This record gives sequence, C-alpha cells and structure tokens, in this order.
Amino acid sequence: MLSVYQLFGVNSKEQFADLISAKDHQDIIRQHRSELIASRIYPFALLFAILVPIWGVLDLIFLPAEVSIQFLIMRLASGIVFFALAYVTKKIRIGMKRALTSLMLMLMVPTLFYQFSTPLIDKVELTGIADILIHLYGLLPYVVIASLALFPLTLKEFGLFAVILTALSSWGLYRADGSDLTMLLVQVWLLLVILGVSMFSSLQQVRYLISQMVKASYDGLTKLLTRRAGMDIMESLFRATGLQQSNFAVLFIDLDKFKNINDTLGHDAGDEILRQTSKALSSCIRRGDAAIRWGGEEFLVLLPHTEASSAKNVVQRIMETGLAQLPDGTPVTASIGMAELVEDHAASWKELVELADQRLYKAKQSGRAKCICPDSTELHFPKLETAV
Ligand SMILES: Nc1nc2c(ncn2[C@@H]2O[C@H](COP(=O)(O)OP(=O)(O)OP(=O)(O)O)[C@@H](O)[C@H]2O)c(=O)[nH]1
Repeated sequence: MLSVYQLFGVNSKEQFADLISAKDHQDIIRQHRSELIASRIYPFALLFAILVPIWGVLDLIFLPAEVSIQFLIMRLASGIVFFALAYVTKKIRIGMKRALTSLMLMLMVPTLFYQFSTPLIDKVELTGIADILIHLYGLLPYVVIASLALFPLTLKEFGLFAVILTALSSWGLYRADGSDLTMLLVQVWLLLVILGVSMFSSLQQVRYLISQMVKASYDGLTKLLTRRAGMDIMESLFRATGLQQSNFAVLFIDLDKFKNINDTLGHDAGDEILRQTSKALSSCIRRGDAAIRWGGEEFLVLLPHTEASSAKNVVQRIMETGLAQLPDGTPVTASIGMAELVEDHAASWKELVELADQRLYKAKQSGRAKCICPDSTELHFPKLETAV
C-alpha cells in the first residue's frame, strides 16, 4: 500500500518533517527558499504593477462610469502595492520573513479587490463585453488560491495562507451569490480542490529544493558542506555578525602528511580517514556551527558568535576526541589555523579565512599537530606518534 512518505516523495520521518515545518531547515535551505519565493514574486508584482492600472482603461470604456471610476481607484491603489512589492523583492536576498510577508501582501491585493468589487458588480446589469469583464472578477479567488502552487511553502506556511485566503474568498463568494446555497457549495468545493492541488505542488517544490540543495551543498564522501555552500553560508553569516559586531571564529584544518597515508595505505584508506575526520569534527561542534570540506584534506569549521577563547575550547575538544585513526590505531593529526573576526579586525570573511590559512601554514612550518591562535598561542594534539 502507498505510504504517506511515498505519496509526498520522501523516504524518512525527518524528510517528511521538513515538508511540514521549516523549523529544522538548514540556513542554506532557508536562504535559497526565501530567494526562490522573492524571485517569483518580483516578476509577477512588476507585471501586475503595470497591467492592473492599465486594465482600468478597459473598465472605463466598457463599464458604466459609476463602477469604472471606483475600479480605477482600486486598481491604482493595487498598482502602488504591487510596485512596492516589486521594489522590495528585486533584491531577492530579503530573508524568509520578508519573503512570506511579501507573498501574503501580493495575494491579499486581489483577494481584497474581489471583496470590494463584489458590491459594485451587484449594482449593475450588463451585457456583451462588459458582462465578460465583470465575470472575470469572479475568477479572482480561484486564481489567488491556484497561484500558491508557484511557491515552495511548507505545510504550516501553506496552511496559514490557505486559511486566511480561503476564508476571505469564501466570504466574498457568499456575498456575491449567497442566496444560491447549492451554487455556493459548488464554488467553495472547487476552491478546496484547487487548494489541495496547490498544496501538493507547493510541498513538492520544497521537497525538490531540499533534495537539490542537499546534493549541491553536501560533499558525497564526507557528508560535510561543500566549499561553495560554505562560502554562501559565510557570506550571509558574515553580513549578520558584521552588523552586530559579534564574534565569529574560523578554524582552518589540514590533515598532516595525508599524502603518505594515501601512498602507503591506499586511496580507500585515505577516504576512510576523511570520513572519520568529518564525523569527529561534526561531533565536536554545536548546532549552528558548520563544518565544511574546503578541499581534498582541508576542512573549515565556522563558529558563529564565538570568541577566540571559546574557539580554543573547541580546538581542545577536537584534539582530545581525535580526528581519525589509521588501521593500526595511530591517531591522525592536523595543523590548524584559527582566526576570529573581532580580535583580528577582519573586514571580510575572505580576510578571516586568509588569516586562518596563514596561521595553518605557520603550524605546518613549525612542526604540525598543533593549532595557532590569533594571540599566537599554540594548542597541541596529545603527544603521541603522528600519522604514518
Ligand atoms: N584518499 C583521498 N585523498 C585525497 C582526496 N583529496 C585529496 N587527497 C590527497 O591528499 C593529499 C594532500 O597532500 P599534500 O597537499 O601534499 O599534503 P600532506 O601530505 O597532507 O602534507 P602536509 O599538509 O604538509 O602535512 C594528496 O595526496 C591528495 O591526492 C580524497 O578525496 N581522498
């Protein structure tokens, strides 16, 4: 029998939970989802900012003046809101809250337009093109609900949009044709069917986005973030920490004599060491920190809101836990360079990584198996035979 997971195209409880709520979404997924929402709002908002007021000319030509003038005022007001939305979403990187608020506003405009146009439409008896024009307004609630399908929303977000928009639309339909109960039920039923299809499409977009992001953002061998994803994260983290003048520590880690491991034990053994190292790094950092596979045997650990003294504790923990072991039990060591935003007065994340890299180089030059900190102090791996 088809399970709920299969129905939604996911394989596990965790993946399903990611469709229900954005609570556990990684920053990078949050960021891309908000960018996708904003990038889809922008062209529509811009198009509507132009078309909605212009359409008023048709109203002026075909509808009686008492109705067309009021429509024109509503159209101009809607055009201003759409223009403002296009202006806000043009930047794309606006964050999740603003993206969702912009979407809600964009969908509220036609919903409210429908609410206000209903009593005006009731006033007039029309034929021909005017009748067609007036009937087009009746389609607004369905168009609004259907357009939700264009946006990657979680079930919770979709639910919020659906409740508000369906309630308003149903109320509008009731006011337009409330006397005919059968007709009203059919209309609300149609609204709910469109809502169901939109919801499915919206959730599938979230699923697709997450699966694509996971593929693009996580290294196949180590399951750590890729360099590209790491750079994206630093870009947004640095912007945030830079604004708040908050601490932000970076560890640049390079395994020692890794070429020897490959040469003596083989590439597969080398891969296994990389996997063990990533597991060890992930186990030593908190949620909110990030471990990145920067290159072959190079790793970057990002510690947001962490000053150098606390970052030293993380390094101690990594050194005590151990990164990996060779098949004979020999621990693998690394050279580490630490940099910290405030202490190093770094102006960009690139400068911070560059400083960490320079200290890593110093650690290599001065004997390996150590970390060099911003205040030039050194932390050492426990004194054991170094790798190979
Ligand atoms: N097994 C394996 N090896 C890799 C991978 N990526 C890079 N390497 C190897 O990592 C080694 C890095 O060697 P070097 O840059 O010379 O550095 P090192 O031997 O670690 O020496 P030091 O850094 O000076 O301590 C090279 O032999 C690469 O082929 C990978 O995905 N798997």
